[in-house]
Amino acid sequence: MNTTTIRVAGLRVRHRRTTALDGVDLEFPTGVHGLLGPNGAGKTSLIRVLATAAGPAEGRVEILGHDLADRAGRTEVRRRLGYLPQQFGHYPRFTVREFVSYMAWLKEVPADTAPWAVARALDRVGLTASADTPLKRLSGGMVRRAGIAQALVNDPAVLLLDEPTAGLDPEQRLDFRALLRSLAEEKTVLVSTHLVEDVAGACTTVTLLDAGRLALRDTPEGLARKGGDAPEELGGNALERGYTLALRDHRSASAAGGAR
Ligand SMILES: Nc1ncnc2c1ncn2[C@@H]1O[C@H](COP(=O)(O)OP(=O)(O)OP(=O)(O)O)[C@@H](O)[C@H]1O
Repeated sequence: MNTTTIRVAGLRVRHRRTTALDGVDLEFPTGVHGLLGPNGAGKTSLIRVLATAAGPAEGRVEILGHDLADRAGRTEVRRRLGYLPQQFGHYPRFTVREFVSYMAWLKEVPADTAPWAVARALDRVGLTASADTPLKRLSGGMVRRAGIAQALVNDPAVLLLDEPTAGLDPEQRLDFRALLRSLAEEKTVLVSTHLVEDVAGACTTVTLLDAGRLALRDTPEGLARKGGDAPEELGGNALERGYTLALRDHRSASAAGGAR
């Protein structure tokens, strides 16, 4: 059943004097949800709050029925969460297996099932053959895959991935999209990306943020249809045109609202 697992109401996030999110309301059920938006739109700020890595200035966030304002709720959510930050600290001398095993231990994966959970996570990202290679000898794309493996190791109900395809080559990106599709039935996955192709290839919904506000919620097909109606001069494919048009519509609606 497609139940809502993430609920965000009136979310405001500030970094000193910058307002990164300005009153955002969102709900996500199980499925893979793409988070798009230009630089500084607030994607990372949203993901960090959902990951319990940062607190909001205002608003309410509920994940898997737990209110994140509540300390016990945050602890419970952390156990059932997988998070790939945009920049993640890894341990260059650790092998891939040691790194993912260490993350499994931090996430309190039971010791008797941990080796199996680590092997499964490595298999899902195609790193089994490199399990005993130190992280410092991996390419950037492989390190990112190790990051995705650590996010998956506790078989999380909610998976938050901040730019997971950055640094992946085209073949790895296709594999990654197939992995996302395979997770869509059982998990709630939120993926921030700059690549509209990621959204088309793997996501059930698209959420577009712009300057801290929600600009659009749609399906990838809906966004492509919007782009299909856009003038060809905009360039790009239908999805890219849909993205550009949605941003323009949102900005002119905001400007008209502000002028009133
Ligand atoms: N640590 C910080 N200190 C000050 N301002 C910040 C900080 N982190 C983010 N911001 C500001 O908050 C706003 C939202 O940033 P955020 O990183 O959430 O956007 P984003 O959509 O993830 O951007 P990008 O696509 O570039 O990663 C931006 O104006 C950014 O400059």
